[in-house]
Amino acid sequence: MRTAYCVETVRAAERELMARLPEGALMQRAAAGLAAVCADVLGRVTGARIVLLVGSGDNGGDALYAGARLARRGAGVRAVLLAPDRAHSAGLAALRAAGGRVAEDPYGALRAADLVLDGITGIGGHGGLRPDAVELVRATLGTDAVMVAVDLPSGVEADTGEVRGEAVRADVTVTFGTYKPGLLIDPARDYAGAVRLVEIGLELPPTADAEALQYRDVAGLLPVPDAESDKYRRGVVGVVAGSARYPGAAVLAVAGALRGGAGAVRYVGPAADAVIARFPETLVHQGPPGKAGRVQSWVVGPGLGDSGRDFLDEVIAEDVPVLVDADGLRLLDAARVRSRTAPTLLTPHAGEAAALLGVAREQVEAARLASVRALAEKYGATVLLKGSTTLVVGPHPESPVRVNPTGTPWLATAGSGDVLSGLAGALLAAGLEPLDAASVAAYLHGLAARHASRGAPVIASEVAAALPAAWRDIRDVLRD
Ligand SMILES: NC(=O)C1=CN([C@@H]2O[C@H](COP(=O)(O)OP(=O)(O)OC[C@H]3O[C@@H](n4cnc5c(N)ncnc54)[C@H](O)[C@@H]3O)[C@@H](O)[C@H]2O)[C@@H](O)CC1
Ligand SMILES: Nc1ncnc2c1ncn2[C@@H]1O[C@H](COP(=O)(O)OP(=O)(O)O)[C@@H](O)[C@H]1O
Ligand SMILES: [K+]
Repeated sequence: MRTAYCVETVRAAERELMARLPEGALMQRAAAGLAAVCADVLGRVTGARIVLLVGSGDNGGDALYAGARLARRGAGVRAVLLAPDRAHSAGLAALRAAGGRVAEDPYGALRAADLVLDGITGIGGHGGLRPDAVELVRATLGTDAVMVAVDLPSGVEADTGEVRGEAVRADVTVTFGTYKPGLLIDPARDYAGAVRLVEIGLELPPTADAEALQYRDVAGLLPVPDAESDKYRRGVVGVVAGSARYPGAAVLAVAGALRGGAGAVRYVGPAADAVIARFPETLVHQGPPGKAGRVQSWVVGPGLGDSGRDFLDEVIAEDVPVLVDADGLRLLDAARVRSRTAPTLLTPHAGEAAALLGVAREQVEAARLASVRALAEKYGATVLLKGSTTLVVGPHPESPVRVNPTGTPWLATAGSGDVLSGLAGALLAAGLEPLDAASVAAYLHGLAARHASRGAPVIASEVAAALPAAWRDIRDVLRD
């Protein structure tokens, strides 16, 4: 599991560690790691032209000490001090002693730089870059310099991934001790470039603030049948989806559920002919969902249109996990969801989330973490917010947010969300907790899209068809 911790926790761990180490040792560890990454990026340090953008805090101190190390290895290092009287004095002295200098012509230095170290702000930064910093950062655009952010790209919010103004767009971010949530969550994640973690020995609490599943975690969660299995034990998924207008949504949700390892899929709705034509394995049912037979989870909503309210109400009343997506979300009553005893999983995209919260879509995009948490609280449910970094949170406000690392923009194609619903429904039916079902589904879905796409446009039915390949990939790590 890749974990990320908020600033408050990082600071507490730093204080505890600093109390046990000689003064300045922690910053030296950070600077050594930072200089090593810079050397790696540069290939050749001798003769390289490096500019340090130095703010008034310890983030600038890291940059100065790393600059000193690189200067000792033969780089030409120039520091641009944003607040000269408040720059880290010991760091500045170390840089000078190593042959580095304060830049006399900052813009000229930036134009000629091979590498720029962004040490303007780290975890102490709030709000976007200030005007003097904006001007300097802009001067680096259009040059060939590699931008390496120290700890975080300056201008992004460490705890939430929000970007409230201008921020540094880094090629590489070298972060210390632990990832911060903003390095995993968009829009900030997009500013960070490739993230390199430098261990500095922090001891962090067992529960993280944000976490991203990795191959091995997903492999351990995938339900795999054994000799005792039958189709009911593997999980039967009921799908209530599609309409005369959108029969395809039903087909795609069923595809996701079948490829997600359901023992059986029951379909209820007006698109039975289309579903059977594509997937003869489906058990179609003509009456209402309550009479469809045994089901271990329901997926309701994709392509349902406005006429699905009765079916939705019936499904919500069932005492099994229910996933609500798309049109189902619009028809959903928060009080009824909150009163359910079995789990509920909601899977909105930003537009749907905005409608449910009564805010503009842009507001959800800008504050994805706050939005998904607000929805989970409003509905007392697990919520998966789709998008460039899909987020999943459980109903408990203290539980870590899961961030899916596998997505690809090629997934932004009609119907791919329907596949995801069916897939997550199958994992719920197999008995996974909603947080796991949702985050494993998002992981497989993204991986399947990468398999199907390999850099070219992909359509939703191909994402469903590539799920077995993604599944096999993940299971393969258990053989290592
Ligand atoms: N505390 C420690 O032991 C360690 C800290 N480290 C570094 O220290 C950093 C945190 O240092 P600080 O707490 O000094 O905080 P920062 O260096 O992140 O920033 C604080 C300073 O920036 C100013 N500032 C805040 N927002 C700003 C904005 N939007 N534009 C311009 N200036 C702004 C503040 O007035 C303050 O002076 C970490 O991110 C990391 O880089 C590392 O050296 C590892 C060890
Ligand atoms: N820019 C992006 N990067 C990665 N994944 C994305 C991006 N945009 C959308 N997605 C993913 O594509 C899927 C689209 O689902 P959705 O919006 O419900 O579409 P539809 O309703 O057409 O099925 C979701 O899994 C979402 O996370
Ligand atoms: K920085």
